[in-house]
Amino acid sequence: MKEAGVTGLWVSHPANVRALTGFTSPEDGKVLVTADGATLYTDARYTVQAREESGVPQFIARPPETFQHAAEGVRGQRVGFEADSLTVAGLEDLKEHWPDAELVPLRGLIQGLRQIKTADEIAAIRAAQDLADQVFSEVRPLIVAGARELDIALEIETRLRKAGAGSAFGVIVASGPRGAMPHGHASARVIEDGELVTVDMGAKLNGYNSDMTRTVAVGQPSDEMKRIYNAVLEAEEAAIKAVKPGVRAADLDKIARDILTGHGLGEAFVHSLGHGVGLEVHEGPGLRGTSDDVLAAGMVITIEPGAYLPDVGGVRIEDLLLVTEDGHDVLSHSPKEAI
Ligand SMILES: CSCC[C@H](N)C(=O)N1CCC[C@H]1C(=O)O
Repeated sequence: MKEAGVTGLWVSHPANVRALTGFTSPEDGKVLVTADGATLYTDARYTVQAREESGVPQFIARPPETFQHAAEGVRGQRVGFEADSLTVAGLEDLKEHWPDAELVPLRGLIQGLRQIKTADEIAAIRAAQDLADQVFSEVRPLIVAGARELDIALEIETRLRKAGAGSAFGVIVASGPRGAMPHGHASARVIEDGELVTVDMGAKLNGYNSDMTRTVAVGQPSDEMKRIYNAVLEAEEAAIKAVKPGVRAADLDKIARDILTGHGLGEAFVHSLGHGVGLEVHEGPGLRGTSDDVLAAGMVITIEPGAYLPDVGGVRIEDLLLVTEDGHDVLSHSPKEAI
């Protein structure tokens, strides 16, 4: 906060509220941080839960009482707010109720801190990924000609739910030509013999996410799709090998992109190499060409190059990695099949 030039901070982004307080219903919580300490604001539906989950002092109220109570603490202060997530209406509320505070837009302050995970967070992400690996191994035999994409997704979601988790995001099952859609959420399409099927899935367990993609073959795919698969695998393995503290995220992206470009697939790699994972599926660091982020021990990241050819199909292979002091630890263990 000192570096950001503020004396107070209004935290409204749910993952940041959770990170600061441990409160597991952060969409119904806000945090005010000042020199005097922090206060968790939530409403009476959560009186017991907040007391059980958070060591941060709490004030139970609904707006506008929330703002009126906080007004006391922000009088005469420079109060940062989260410009990347506070709504216009939310900012209007702050202006109305805190006329004596100077409101300062900030971007990514808490998100920056969240990039380095604690030992407990790493354990939680590992557990989420272990579950995802287990579920993928159970569902892999169901990915056959004649199966519908959405039945595979449903099977994944059901197994995650039965294990006490949830799906980190809508399961992506993109078969045949739908493989050209990086976010091809499962449809009613029936998988055909000779197709590649991209499955991108994550578990959300105790608030923490995992993220992994495997592209599998049903029968014998065409030589062209095999070539693309092996190019993506080569790019993925090279990028993984380079993961260690001090490496620039942009340089990692370039390693994978250069390999795909060498295979004539540079244009087909239409997204960034990866991203951080934690309380959110997509968080910092950003592994893209324009990123200034530098890897550090304790970050959890994905490496997920892909190649997408409209009307033909696509391939993505993604692993989840922990950056360690001396390199990295691959947290996802589902086999990458030879195609
Ligand atoms: C809808 S969440 C998607 C999770 C996935 N693993 C992922 O992060 N991506 C798939 C395509 C690229 C990358 C993304 O930037 O969304």
